[in-house]
Amino acid sequence: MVTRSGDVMVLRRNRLTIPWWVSLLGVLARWVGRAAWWFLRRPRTVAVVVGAVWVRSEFGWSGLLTPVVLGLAASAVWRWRHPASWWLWCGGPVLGWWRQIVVYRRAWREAMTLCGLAKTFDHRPVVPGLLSVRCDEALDIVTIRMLRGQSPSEFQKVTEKLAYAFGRRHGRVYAERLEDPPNRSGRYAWAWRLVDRVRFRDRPTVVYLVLVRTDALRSIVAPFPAPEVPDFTALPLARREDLRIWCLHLLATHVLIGGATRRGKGSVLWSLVRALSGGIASGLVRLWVIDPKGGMEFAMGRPLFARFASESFEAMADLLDEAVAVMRERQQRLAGVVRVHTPTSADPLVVVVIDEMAALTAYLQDGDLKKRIANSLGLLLSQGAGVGVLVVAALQDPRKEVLPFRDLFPTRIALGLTEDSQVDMVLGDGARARGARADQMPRWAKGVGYVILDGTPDPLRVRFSFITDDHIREMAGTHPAPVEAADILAQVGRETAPEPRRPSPRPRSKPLLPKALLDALDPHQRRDGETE
Ligand SMILES: Nc1ncnc2c1ncn2[C@@H]1O[C@H](COP(=O)(O)OP(=O)(O)OP(=O)(O)O)[C@@H](O)[C@H]1O
Repeated sequence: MVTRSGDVMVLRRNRLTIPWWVSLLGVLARWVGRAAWWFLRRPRTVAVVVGAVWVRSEFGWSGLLTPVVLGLAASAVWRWRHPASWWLWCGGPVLGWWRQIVVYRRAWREAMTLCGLAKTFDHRPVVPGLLSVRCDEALDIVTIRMLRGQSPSEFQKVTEKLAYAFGRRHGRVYAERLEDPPNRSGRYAWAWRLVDRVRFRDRPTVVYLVLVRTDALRSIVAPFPAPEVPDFTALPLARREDLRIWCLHLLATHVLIGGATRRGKGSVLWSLVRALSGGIASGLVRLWVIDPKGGMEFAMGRPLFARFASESFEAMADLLDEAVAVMRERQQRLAGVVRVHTPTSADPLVVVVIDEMAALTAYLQDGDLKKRIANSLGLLLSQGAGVGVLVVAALQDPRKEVLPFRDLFPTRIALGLTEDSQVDMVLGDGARARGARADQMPRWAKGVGYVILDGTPDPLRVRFSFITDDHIREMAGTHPAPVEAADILAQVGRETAPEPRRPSPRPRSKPLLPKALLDALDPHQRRDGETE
């Protein structure tokens, strides 16, 4: 209050004096309340401690230790015989409970505050809630309750900081549960379905922070067994961070693989060829391969391919034109009959595999040829998927100037890239922000890349199987394409165009190499193996 003379006069009410014993009672009640809340929030810990104390008092130390030792032995046998169920029902929950207490709860408030996820409300700091931690063999899955006013994208923006805050290198934030509800069958399926309905309910108030505890992708991935009849909706190509197998859904899609040089694009393409090899031999799949690097990548597997072009760009353009012809013929035949083509040996899946696509779309000098190739590629990419004429292409530089049809590839894979902007170019807008750090791959990470899981926008880190030259030779020997595989064009009344012969090199006046070696290197002999 201001007096007439302008002085400020502060008026205070009489202070209420509380007796000391009331204050003491208040403090005690507060501590008891806090302790009760602590116990209520940790029912399992409390149950274990109370149970252990009771057993010890009733039966002594031997009474306590015997069941512990027996339990450990049973658990070891369980893990040895059936690791998957052991991790699901025993190891995962116990380790999750332990890590929740000793790793996450201890650092939670500090980590949330320093990562910028804590807020102030009503003059009090509030932090997102740590609900639970579940572990599997390789990952920690932390369920977090968001504060009101927060959205999953706020957590996704600081994913990297969160991972490092808890001492891990890799992490990702998912807005929804990673797994789908299992398919239940049997007598009590109805009861399980009821449980699943609760467990897998939509929870828009929580986010899932997945941290890689043991990086399973550090070791090289051995090739997966190739089924004799490939399932085109689930071709096993790579190992996931959670040690499961990542399978490519190849039906009715085109696949783009972006990766800087020497990052393992070859291993993605060869893993795909291996997964398809059963179908190649039975005639269910025909691989038409374009290798603009003169056959350096694919020539070794030549018997696997129905068609192969590696030396002349005219032949590559012809191959693409002929793929368009197959597509057109199928469109006419299948229009009004089916909407998506189903591969059969009479009407196989045609997969056009292109290594280093930029050689066809950007670096080619011949303008007319470039235009022809661009037309065929545009047609195949926009109309071929539904009729079973697919394109799988690899390239180093994903810029629009290099690959104008980038957006026509529904399935994308990003291996190590050189610039952060390239990650979104390959995987789609926002992929890097959601955790696809393909530009930060360490040098050892050959064949490691990010893929987008079906049905979710979230990226997943995987390592493709490493197919050695010996594997390729073995595949070529055991699963060659049938002899008639190259004649698919006979169905559309066209002949396979022969590759135009390139002029022979000028004869040297004096050979620099021994004749036997020159004969072995003679390009005509090598070209005989090509079907152009
Ligand atoms: N999945 C993998 N696991 C382990 N090592 C791999 C894997 N893939 C590739 N490598 C290693 O990385 C090297 C480069 O692989 P690759 O030739 O497939 O890369 P690329 O991206 O196709 O290269 P380029 O751009 O030259 O075609 C290979 O020599 C191989 O040793």
